[in-house]
Amino acid sequence: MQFHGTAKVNRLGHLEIGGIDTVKLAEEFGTPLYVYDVALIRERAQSFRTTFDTLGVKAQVAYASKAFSAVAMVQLAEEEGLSLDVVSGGELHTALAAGFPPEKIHFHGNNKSIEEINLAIEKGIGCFVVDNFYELELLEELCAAQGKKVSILLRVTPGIEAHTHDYILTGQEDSKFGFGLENGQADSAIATALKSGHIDLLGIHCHIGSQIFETTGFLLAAKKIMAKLNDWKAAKKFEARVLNLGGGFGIRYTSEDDPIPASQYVEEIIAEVKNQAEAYGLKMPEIWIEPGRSMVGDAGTTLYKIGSRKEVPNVRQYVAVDGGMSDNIRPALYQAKYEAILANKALEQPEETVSIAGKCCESGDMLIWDLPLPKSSSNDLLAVFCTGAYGYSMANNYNRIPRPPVVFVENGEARLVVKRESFEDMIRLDLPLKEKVRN
Ligand SMILES: Cc1ncc(COP(=O)(O)O)c(C=O)c1O
Ligand SMILES: N[C@@H](CCCC[NH3+])C(=O)O
Repeated sequence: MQFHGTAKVNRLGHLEIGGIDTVKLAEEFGTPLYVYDVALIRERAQSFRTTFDTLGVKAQVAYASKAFSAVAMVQLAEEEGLSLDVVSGGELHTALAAGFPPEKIHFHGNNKSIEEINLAIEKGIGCFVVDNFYELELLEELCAAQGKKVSILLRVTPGIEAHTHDYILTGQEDSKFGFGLENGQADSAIATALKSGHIDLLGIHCHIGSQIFETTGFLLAAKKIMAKLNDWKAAKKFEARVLNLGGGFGIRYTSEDDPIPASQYVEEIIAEVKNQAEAYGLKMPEIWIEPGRSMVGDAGTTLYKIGSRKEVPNVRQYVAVDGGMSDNIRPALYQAKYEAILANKALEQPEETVSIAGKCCESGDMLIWDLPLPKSSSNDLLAVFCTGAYGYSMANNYNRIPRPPVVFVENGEARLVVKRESFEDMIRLDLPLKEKVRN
């Protein structure tokens, strides 16, 4: 198996990440445990940024914090010179609490509330990615009430079906997101935005979907939008300063995945936009992107302790771990595939094929089907790779299972950045049926 980032096997035959033995991490912080390889996140951020810099293209690389939002992660994104994409009041609050510069925050969402919009206006965020006519009107109204002006991008759906799971497709015409590019909605949104007194229309946004391995969809989206920008320049005297082509760059979860490097997505996108701009005689817009998964996905590993085992004779061996769909819902939601090893027996050869079950009361709570492993027993440590994106961020308390903590490892040091939830946390918001009667 090909390891990611700094992951390797040490002389004890244990999996090591960021220069730390994962067996030690499990002893110190308990299991399940999300472990992030910080050096790999830095490497990913730098490869996106340096490609733009090398090609001399004005750009913003915004980390899509929905992939993994936590104060320390937002601070790491700032250290790496990234902008930040948030999609809810909670993600915005996390960013602000982390001290992230508001002017580098981009606010997404197809149903932003009045409270969320007001908070973002008040804090002076960099730009709203406006999703629909309701939001466009509301934003103008709320800006007027606060006497403020905001910058926006209009999110369009270019009518592209990228090759990925149906649930993570977003660029097709029949989508809950954005203004249709081909059906006249984007044209009227532009007209409305240009008339608004409190809105500065910077440009256009589009995001075609997630876990995409080819550049074709991005290039087609760029081409379609540039053609529209040409029409809008002629018809509305609107010239976009920014073209945001979203995130969605695919990563290698298993050996079946064969992603292209981040630099290649960026180079091909830049070349396409440049060609189109030259062909139409348009100014080259700034290019913004917003990778989430490709920034943190393969930097995350989840450590679990193995517990029970059940054999279905002549069918399958179920091996259960101390987490499951509560800390990684992706296999249940998208039939997502993962690879794993025994972290404490990393040099041992596979001897049996087992299926890794979670501990939730749900038959669909299976993390990995048919995984070749060395002979395992209770208390062995299972390391599931590539859980850094949409693992912790989609974690939940089904069955009142507390969410695991998050540890950052780098250069031989481990830092706890999110604490483990406790049973007390599980009832923190509960109120009794009846107030206790006092004597
Ligand atoms: C608007 C938008 N931008 C960025 C992203 C990040 O996508 P990914 O994590 O695939 O890079 C998403 C999620 O798919 C998104 O909806
Ligand atoms: N949460 C999804 C991706 C959705 C991305 C957000 N638009 C995943 O785990 O793959």
